[in-house]
Amino acid sequence: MTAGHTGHVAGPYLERRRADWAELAASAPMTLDSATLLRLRGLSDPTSLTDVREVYLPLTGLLSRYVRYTGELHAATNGFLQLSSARTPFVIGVAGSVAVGKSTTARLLRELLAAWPEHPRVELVTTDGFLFPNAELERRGLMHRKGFPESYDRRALLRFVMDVKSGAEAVSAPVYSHLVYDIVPDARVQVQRPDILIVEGLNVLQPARVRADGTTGLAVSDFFDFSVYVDADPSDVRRWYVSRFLSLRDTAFRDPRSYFSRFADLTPDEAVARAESLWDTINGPNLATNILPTRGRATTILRKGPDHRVEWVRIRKV
Ligand SMILES: Nc1ncnc2c1ncn2[C@@H]1O[C@H](COP(=O)(O)OP(=O)(O)O)[C@@H](O)[C@H]1O
Ligand SMILES: CC(C)(COP(=O)(O)O)[C@@H](O)C(=O)NCCC(=O)O
Repeated sequence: MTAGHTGHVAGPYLERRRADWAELAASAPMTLDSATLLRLRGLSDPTSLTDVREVYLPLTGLLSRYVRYTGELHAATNGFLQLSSARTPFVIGVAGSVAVGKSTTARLLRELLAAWPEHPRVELVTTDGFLFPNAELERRGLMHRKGFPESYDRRALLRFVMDVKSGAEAVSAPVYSHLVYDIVPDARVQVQRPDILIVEGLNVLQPARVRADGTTGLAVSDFFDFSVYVDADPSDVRRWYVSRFLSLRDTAFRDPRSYFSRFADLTPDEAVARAESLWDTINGPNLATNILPTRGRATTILRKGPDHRVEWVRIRKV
């Protein structure tokens, strides 16, 4: 790639094949070691240090520009308005399907951003904390729609992000346990004016809902300064979901507290059939109907191939 290269044009996006993208941070210092990567990686996620270097370091290089220029915009706006208001946290949304690797992406970003020379305080919140508790999902007939937009307390999630972006001193979010498959009673995660907040979840790029009277309100994505959509072919994500389910069967499902402990003794064939059915009735339809249609709202799309490897990156034109 030569300087001044216009990049492959994809509508409102610029596209970089992985090799060209990797070059953008070829000389950037590597701030993550293999032990940290192992700790951050989701179950069955093969993201390697080479992936961190070639995909995530260039992404943080781009992000550092966004953060810096947003700070300059804040200062310029303050100057014009003759104010001395403090800057609010820079909010990054990370979206994508169940089992696509959003958590690994979000945790890598947190680690890499926190390692910048200015050592910003970076917090990460996942939207599963805003799912309605199982008892409420049962009441609403939504137990088989966990992860669909209507299974979340969207008003509370919007309030949380708005409060952060309003500059509130301390904001808290509820906590979800994958193990128990429910909201953890009385647990909260505190967010105290970080420099950067990452909000990760299936539906963070959803547009605002249309009200009964035909008007629309606000959506959490209205408060994002940057967003990443982790993308892959749905048939690949289905395969990753099934293989992760098999790994969970040998690990988390063995824990007696696990909601899925009843699946720990399934034969491998039965476990595959169960995972495929969960995918085909819940997560696949949610991806097709609600999540994938939000992809074009992201600032950046990371597109993975069948082996989880990011093959190309699209960046919204500025
Ligand atoms: N039933 C489960 N029991 C324990 N951990 C789980 C279970 N399902 C998912 N997880 C873990 O929860 C995290 C989030 O998973 P998910 O929402 O599918 O998003 P993604 O795979 O895109 O990060 C992952 O780290 C995954 O390993
Ligand atoms: C908890 C989730 C809805 C994801 O929540 P997110 O943090 O992305 O909002 C999802 O991982 C999940 O558990 N879905 C339910 C269907 C299933 O068990 O596969």
